Amino acid sequence: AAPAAGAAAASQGWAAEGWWLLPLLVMLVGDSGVGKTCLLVRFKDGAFLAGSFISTVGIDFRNKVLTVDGVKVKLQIWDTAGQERFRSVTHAYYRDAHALLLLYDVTNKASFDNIQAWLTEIHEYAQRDVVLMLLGNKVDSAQDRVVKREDGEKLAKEYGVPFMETSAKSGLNVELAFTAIAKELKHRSMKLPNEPKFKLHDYVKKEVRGSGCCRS
Ligand SMILES: Nc1nc2c(ncn2[C@@H]2O[C@H](COP(=O)(O)OP(=O)(O)OP(=O)(O)O)[C@@H](O)[C@H]2O)c(=O)[nH]1
Repeated sequence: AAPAAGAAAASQGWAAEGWWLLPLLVMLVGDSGVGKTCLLVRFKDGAFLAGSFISTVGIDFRNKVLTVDGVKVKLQIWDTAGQERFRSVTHAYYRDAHALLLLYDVTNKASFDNIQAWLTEIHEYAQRDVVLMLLGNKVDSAQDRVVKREDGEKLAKEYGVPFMETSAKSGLNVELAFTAIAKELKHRSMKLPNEPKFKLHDYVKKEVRGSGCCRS
């Protein structure tokens, strides 16, 4: 079972060197092909997985250490399979996730239309206080965009979820999305005296607008 990122974990989690020992579990979810694996690879290795699309089977994970407010935080990021046939596998992992990044593809209307179904599933299987963020990925493909930014914003607002547009290809806002999650989890887990409250909804406003760069 995953360690809790609560007060009890906090007391065990800190080491003298400013390390957060317990990994914070972040899960990537969304339809097949929206770019979950590419987002993770971009964040972990700073590269884009070009070439043919290999769908994730079941679930995979990578670790990455981030420095958040002077503290080293270990994120364990689970990359789930978007395909329907693996849904029962991913359901089993929701319960342990501290944060969820829910992705759609701005060039694929169906992936956006399915977000409500994903939110229903999250509501059913994830922890009540899970940190959730909605990401519209592939903004580098400006010519193929079919989901407007305002539509993403509107949906996110409706559900009270922070929102950002990203590109795993150009790297736009990828680091920012994971840093936002890491900061929120770190602040929730360990409240230092006199530390101002972290506001995730405000932090995501640092988002860079646009397509990022490259032609697809
Ligand atoms: N243009 C563009 N293409 C992307 C981006 N992210 C992913 N892709 C492409 O989209 C396809 C699917 O990417 P994946 O990361 O494998 O998708 P996934 O969500 O992990 O898919 P499943 O494993 O089936 O759930 C691949 O061909 C990627 O090259 C992006 O930001 N921009």
